[in-house]
Amino acid sequence: MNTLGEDAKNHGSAVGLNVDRITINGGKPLTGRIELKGAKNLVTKAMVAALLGESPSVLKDVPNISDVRIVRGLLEVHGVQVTEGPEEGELILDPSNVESAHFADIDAHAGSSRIPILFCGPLLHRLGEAFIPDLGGCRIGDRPIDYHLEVLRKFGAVVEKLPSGIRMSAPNGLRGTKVELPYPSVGATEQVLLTAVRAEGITELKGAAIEPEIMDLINILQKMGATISVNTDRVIRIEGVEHLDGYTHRALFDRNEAASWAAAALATDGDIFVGGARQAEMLTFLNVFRKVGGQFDIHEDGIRFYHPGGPLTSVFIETDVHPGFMTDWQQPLVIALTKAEGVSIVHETVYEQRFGFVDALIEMGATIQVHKECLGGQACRFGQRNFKHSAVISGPTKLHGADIEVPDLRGGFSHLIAALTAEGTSTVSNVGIIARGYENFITKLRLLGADFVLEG
Ligand SMILES: CC(=O)N[C@H]1[C@@H](OP(=O)(O)OP(=O)(O)OC[C@H]2O[C@@H](n3ccc(=O)[nH]c3=O)[C@H](O)[C@@H]2O)O[C@H](CO)[C@@H](O)[C@@H]1O
Ligand SMILES: C=C(OP(=O)(O)O)C(=O)O
Repeated sequence: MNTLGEDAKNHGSAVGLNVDRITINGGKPLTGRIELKGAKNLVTKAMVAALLGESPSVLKDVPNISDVRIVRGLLEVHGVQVTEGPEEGELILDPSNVESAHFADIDAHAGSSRIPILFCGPLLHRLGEAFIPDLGGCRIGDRPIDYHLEVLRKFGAVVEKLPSGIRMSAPNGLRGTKVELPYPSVGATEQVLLTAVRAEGITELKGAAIEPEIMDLINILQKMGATISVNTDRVIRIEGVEHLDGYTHRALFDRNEAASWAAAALATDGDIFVGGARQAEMLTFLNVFRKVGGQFDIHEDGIRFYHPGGPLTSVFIETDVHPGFMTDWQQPLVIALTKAEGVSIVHETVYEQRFGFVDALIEMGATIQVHKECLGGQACRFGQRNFKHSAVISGPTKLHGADIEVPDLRGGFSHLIAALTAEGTSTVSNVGIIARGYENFITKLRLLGADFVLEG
């Protein structure tokens, strides 16, 4: 088994998914209703925020995904007691024993998620030191952490790089600072927020990311006692306080999962009601979904996404930071674009290597070329740097079944959709990776009428 396979198995088994491969008989529309829980990209950070409180926090709508398991394990290593509350998906996080815990076996949790880097600020405030194992996350680019380290240094942290991770200390405490990010990084913005709320004095962050998940993290921090203002020009101002309490919060829904099921409905000629999805956070996705030829009905308790019949239309998509077209939506939607008439272009401007997943689609009969140039829109950071980051998709093409291997989280979901739309049988391996971000996806596929068999 290669490393990717091991990684996939670990993610799957963390949430009780003990299968490696799915054999799918394609060609059946997905129809029915599924329910969302909280966003992977908020819940894991909200769990870290509990470390900042003096009293327990209660987080609702936590999905059973492996990234949550990893963060839970890491919190427990640091002495946070994590228990399930009475409601399904409710976690109670009690940080009262953090000071007396020792975290010698932290290496056991290395390498599977990107969240450990966000433990720095809270741990430095509480313990004066932190050790951060090497990070995981999807391999869709280099994903450096230079902004994070630079920000932490500005707050007064001393950073020491070790072969197995990063050791940090704050011998003189952490003080508010002025920071400007070279690019509106989601993680680095969260790093600033989670560090500044308890730093001495005022922090001003310019060039902040303003994704809905970040706004929900700000909601949580405000509930805990923080004072944070967000200006219209990507400037966030945080007044540090000495004391924060725990919070009670229902997590924002997972708009990336919602967009994935919407893409599945469109590509399979299906009709899926995504319970818990909301319009406001998906505005940009909905515009593109409609342009491609999909239809949606907004309801109080969710959004119905469906293929109304007739041909799909090719589009130009440029991924971007919020409120632009989210990069995590691109991979699942590409399958619908293989069915659209004409030439679609997807210019990926957030990650330099997010098109590895198209090799399998080409094997299945798609016509896709990936180019180094910035095609169709603005020149981006990757234009002059030899990265194949613009995809040209010509359609309509019929996909046929094949044996394919999941490369990353969204690429994996995209491969599932490809197999579901293909003529004949496909075997999709390494499916455990999908459990990083999609709760109960096998059960949901079954509910929606997919025809498949699981293999160990
Ligand atoms: C767990 C989580 O929330 N993951 C999301 C988060 O990832 P993540 O927080 O890792 O993504 P960032 O917004 O930080 O990354 C954006 C870009 O900034 C670059 N960069 C980032 C930090 C740094 O120190 N140096 C640097 O160069 C990255 O390589 C990338 O090219 O936001 C991404 C962009 O919306 C989403 O695709 C991910 O789903
Ligand atoms: C890139 C993603 O996640 P992560 O940052 O956790 O790798 C994603 O959710 O698509």
